[in-house]
Amino acid sequence: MFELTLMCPENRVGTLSDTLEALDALSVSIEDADAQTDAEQALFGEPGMPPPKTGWQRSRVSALYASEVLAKEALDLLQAQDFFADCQLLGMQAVAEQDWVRLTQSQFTPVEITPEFWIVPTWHEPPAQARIVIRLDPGLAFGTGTHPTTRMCLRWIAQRGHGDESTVNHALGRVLDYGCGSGILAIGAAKYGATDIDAVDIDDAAVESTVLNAQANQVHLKAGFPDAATGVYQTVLANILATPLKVLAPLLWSHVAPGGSLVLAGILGTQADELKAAYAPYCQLVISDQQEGWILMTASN
Ligand SMILES: C[S@@+](CC[C@H](N)C(=O)[O-])C[C@H]1O[C@@H](n2cnc3c(N)ncnc32)[C@H](O)[C@@H]1O
Repeated sequence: MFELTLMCPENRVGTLSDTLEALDALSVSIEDADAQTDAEQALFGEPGMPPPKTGWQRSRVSALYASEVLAKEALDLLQAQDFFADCQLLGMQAVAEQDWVRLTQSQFTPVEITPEFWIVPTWHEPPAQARIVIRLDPGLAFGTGTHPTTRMCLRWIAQRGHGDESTVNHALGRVLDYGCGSGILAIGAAKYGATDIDAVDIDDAAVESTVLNAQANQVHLKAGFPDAATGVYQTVLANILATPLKVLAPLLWSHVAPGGSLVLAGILGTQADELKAAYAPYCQLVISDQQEGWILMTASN
């Protein structure tokens, strides 16, 4: 295969990528040309907030073609377009054949939550010391266990749920996973003995993933949209982001049973005070864990 690599300004990236697709590129990928430099600008806002900008100031656009002849033909036609005056060819190079499936799989290896609790992709054998295992492959919904926010929630579940069969269920009680993504936290709670679990999300792909992942792990839970959360729960887990967590404060707290726990993640260390303030009318949030700049905040009812 042959790859064309091009540079273009923000106002040309849509036209350039559409034209490459129209010129039969097998794939077109777009990256921030200023990534990891002083000129890099963050693009992604939090859910419900407008993005700070709609595109990178400069994009590096790569297009794959089946052969050198096809790549050159596409380049000739591209260079004849008026808009291309603002763009630049960075290079054209052969791409070595790879086993892409194997390469992708190699990026996801078993994740240790505690020495006995592991998240393991289906193409790996669980490590010998793993006693509790969630089998999970990367999919459409967030939550593979690689992100620190997910890992801290799972570690909390493991600590709280740790015990023999007669005590684990009592420890976690009825569980609500609010913003379930792949369902990883709900499945983790089930693995640690919880039997009455609601997993909810605004994204239908997340609800679908949660159902499939729960089946694959042979655990029972109910997955649905947020209005499926009803009544109170001994454990309420929400790994979302600071802004929605602040908006959701009265709702999430209304679901925490007397004597129950609220566990919040998706919060940067620098956002601790604003979260404490947002939840102050209901409870006293404390920082119970931290990893790589992210914190876990919890409160008891
Ligand atoms: C960071 S992911 C967490 C996924 C998983 N629980 C984990 O810990 O890895 C956040 C999830 O929250 C969902 N979400 C965002 N805002 C939400 C809201 N207001 N109500 C319910 N779910 C929401 C997103 O769709 C996404 O699946």
